[in-house]
Amino acid sequence: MTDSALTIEHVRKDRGKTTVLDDVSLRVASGERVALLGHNGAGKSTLIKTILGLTPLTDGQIRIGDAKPGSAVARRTTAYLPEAVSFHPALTGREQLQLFARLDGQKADVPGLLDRVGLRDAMDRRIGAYSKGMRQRLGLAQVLLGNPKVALLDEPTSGLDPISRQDLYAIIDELAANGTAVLIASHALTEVEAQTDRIAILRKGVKVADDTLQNLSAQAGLPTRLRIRASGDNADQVAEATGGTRINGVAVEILCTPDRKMDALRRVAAMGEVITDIEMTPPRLEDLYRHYAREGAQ
Ligand SMILES: Nc1ncnc2c1ncn2[C@@H]1O[C@H](COP(=O)(O)OP(=O)(O)OP(=O)(O)O)[C@@H](O)[C@H]1O
Repeated sequence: MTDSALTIEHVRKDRGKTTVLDDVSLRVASGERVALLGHNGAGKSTLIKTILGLTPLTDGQIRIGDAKPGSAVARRTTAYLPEAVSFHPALTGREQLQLFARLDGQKADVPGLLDRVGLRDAMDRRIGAYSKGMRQRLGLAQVLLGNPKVALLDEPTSGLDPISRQDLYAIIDELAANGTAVLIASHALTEVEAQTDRIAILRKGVKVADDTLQNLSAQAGLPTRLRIRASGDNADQVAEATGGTRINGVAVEILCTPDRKMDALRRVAAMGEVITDIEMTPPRLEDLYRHYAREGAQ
């Protein structure tokens, strides 16, 4: 990877006698969207805190571009959206964002930004009267304000309705398209499956996976599910010929590993008109996550 906006190298973080991050390396390129997954306590928030320079490393190093975490340059070029973002309840959305812009020394189109995150009608209302989703949108406006090189989003869609989630990912896509490196810590597997370029999984502070969904699938060798529909009362014959399992009157299911998939498809296709339909379901991120996050997997 040539253009690494965020470089994490051999990071170790001990808390007392516990190692909460163990030799973690991760790179996020400009314009890339990487999901950071892991069970509760896996170390995701700790990793984000180390990137922000909020907690010192025991070993290893992190760079935002060429800058060290916590340095003036890193702070200027890194944006962070915490899971439960909080603002001053007495300010309006517009006042809060204007305040951030002033603190950043920026001339920003505050109403334009608030419009972009869907807060046009609410920008002059007090934040104390905002819903969680509206506060989250305001947080995203704050992220956009800085035009950051690196954006760290911690559970950005938690508590949002489906439409707000889609809106939020549309804005994240826009950030990435403008060159921001985006790291999203999340438990929402179905969302990140569709919305990120790469998946990194932490287990007990150790990175156990870091690749595209497609490559992780291939490496894990998890089976693809073929569901075959048979004509008439041929399901038994199809089950016997393919070694599959009858799942109802007309369908047979076969699980095949990546190396057996094409062979199985050819055999099924050769059965001619006995087969009326084939549905193919590749392993989902949920299956991969279970595979990589489980004890003993690597
Ligand atoms: N301030 C702290 N002091 C001591 N230990 C901590 C502190 N913060 C986190 N830990 C420990 O570090 C480990 C990693 O926690 P972390 O919050 O990074 O996990 P996480 O992956 O973000 O979890 P979650 O999905 O629940 O937010 C846990 O064992 C946790 O107990």
